[in-house]
Amino acid sequence: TQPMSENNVWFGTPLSQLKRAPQCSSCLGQLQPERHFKILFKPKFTDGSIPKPFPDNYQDRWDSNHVRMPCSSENLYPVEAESGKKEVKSRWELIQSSLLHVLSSSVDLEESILHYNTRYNKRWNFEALHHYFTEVLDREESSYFFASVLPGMVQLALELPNICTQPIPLLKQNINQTIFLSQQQLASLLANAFFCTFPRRNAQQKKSEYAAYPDINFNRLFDGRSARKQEKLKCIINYFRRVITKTPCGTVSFTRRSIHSADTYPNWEQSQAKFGKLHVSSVGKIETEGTGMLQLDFANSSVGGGVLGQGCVQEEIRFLICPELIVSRLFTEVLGKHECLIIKGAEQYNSYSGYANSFRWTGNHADKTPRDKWRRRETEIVALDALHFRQAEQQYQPEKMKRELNKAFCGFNENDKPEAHVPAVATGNWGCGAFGGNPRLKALIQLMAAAETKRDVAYFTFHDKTLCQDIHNMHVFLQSQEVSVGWCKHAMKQATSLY
Ligand SMILES: Cn1c(=O)c2c(ncn2C[C@@H](O)CN2CCOCC2)n(C)c1=O
Repeated sequence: TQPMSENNVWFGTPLSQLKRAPQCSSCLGQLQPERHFKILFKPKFTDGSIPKPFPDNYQDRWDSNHVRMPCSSENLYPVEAESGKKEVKSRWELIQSSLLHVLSSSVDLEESILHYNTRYNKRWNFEALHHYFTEVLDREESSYFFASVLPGMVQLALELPNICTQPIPLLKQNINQTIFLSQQQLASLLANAFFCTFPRRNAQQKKSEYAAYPDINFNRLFDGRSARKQEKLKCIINYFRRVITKTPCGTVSFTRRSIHSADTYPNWEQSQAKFGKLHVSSVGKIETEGTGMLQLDFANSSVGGGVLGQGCVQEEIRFLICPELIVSRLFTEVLGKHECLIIKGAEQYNSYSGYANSFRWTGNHADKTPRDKWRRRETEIVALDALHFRQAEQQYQPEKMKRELNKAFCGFNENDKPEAHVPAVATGNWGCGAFGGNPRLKALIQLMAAAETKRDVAYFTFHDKTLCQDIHNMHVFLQSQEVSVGWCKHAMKQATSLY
């Protein structure tokens, strides 16, 4: 091991010795529909072209197992005819006529959005949006946006029935399902979210149909006065400028993994698994130093957390620099204790610095990550929601530790792949900070889950040098004593009986 010197920023296995995709990946077969795969485009790619929507002609579905699409003919709203007679009209017609007005200011934009969201006339405020276009952008930048970018966004949104030709199945709790969408489809869905066109997604009542889903319409991104909202808007607008300038030709997959049969989880006390390689560093970031590895999203159970609201830590930042991730909020029900969401292929469009109040957009990002055979960027993100501990001592209770071990196991487990083809996990202080977790316990829990799933670990302590040294020392002990995961679990249980 390295000497206990101050200036070491990293310890253990060099990053270069950890497995990454695509170098370690096994070759993919032909992409084709199967029971757990829902592919919304034609899987036969022609060189350099944008994947074609599947099916050719729009199929409408309006039921509780699919996203209620804004362009559905069932998306109706009541109107009072002059004769006083009640009748219903197509909301999609209203959305089109409203968005096809000439929009040359954020006030026009507000009026247009409220035109088909009348019940929120008095409740939604667009302060952040107005501030962005009148104070943050100068007159020239603002008129460039309204002249060139916004019309492109309107077109992208209104093309929805020709781009997403079948409704998207909801990734509900306890199901295992993968949805494949093209980046063009994601862009059209996000443009609709920007214009707040998704029906039934604004109700706050607990009993409402989508109460267990994250919100998707961008109205909350447009309100308030915080500086964070301005940085968030810079990320979102830059994304739309990019995809309107050049339609991306890749694809992204969203997999809900739900391991709800108890016998699939390890019996942690009996585990003979030994600890694998660890690279632990106080510098570096998951999305940069962890390219090609399984990258942790320190998730909220409502995926994306406060990305459209106030939140601005690790998860929200990842969703802002890779806005395609936001689409997962449209169809992913709140995660249960035995579930996670894996997103493969999301592209990074934005560069940034800092986090929370110091978060700043620092410009466009050209993502050079190679694509796999199914046209997905080789970037795999797993959304794992840690428990939120109101009192720190709760986390040492055996059933709480078991829940976190199983959650990490669920996220790390690639049991159908041979060990040689499984990249390392890139992680950090998962479930710490606002979640109230103890970083040293969380690090041990993640090392145990990685050992159980035979994955190496790259752990970034995000500038905490002491933590970096401590995790290294703990790992040296675990490896040198050749202790098993079972021994660890047992020791944890003994130790916490002292609480
Ligand atoms: C490893 N890691 C982080 O921990 C991280 C990050 N961006 C923000 N954070 C940390 C914050 O989300 C909150 N942390 C504060 C310190 O305690 C743990 C959580 N990034 C990009 C990262 O790679």
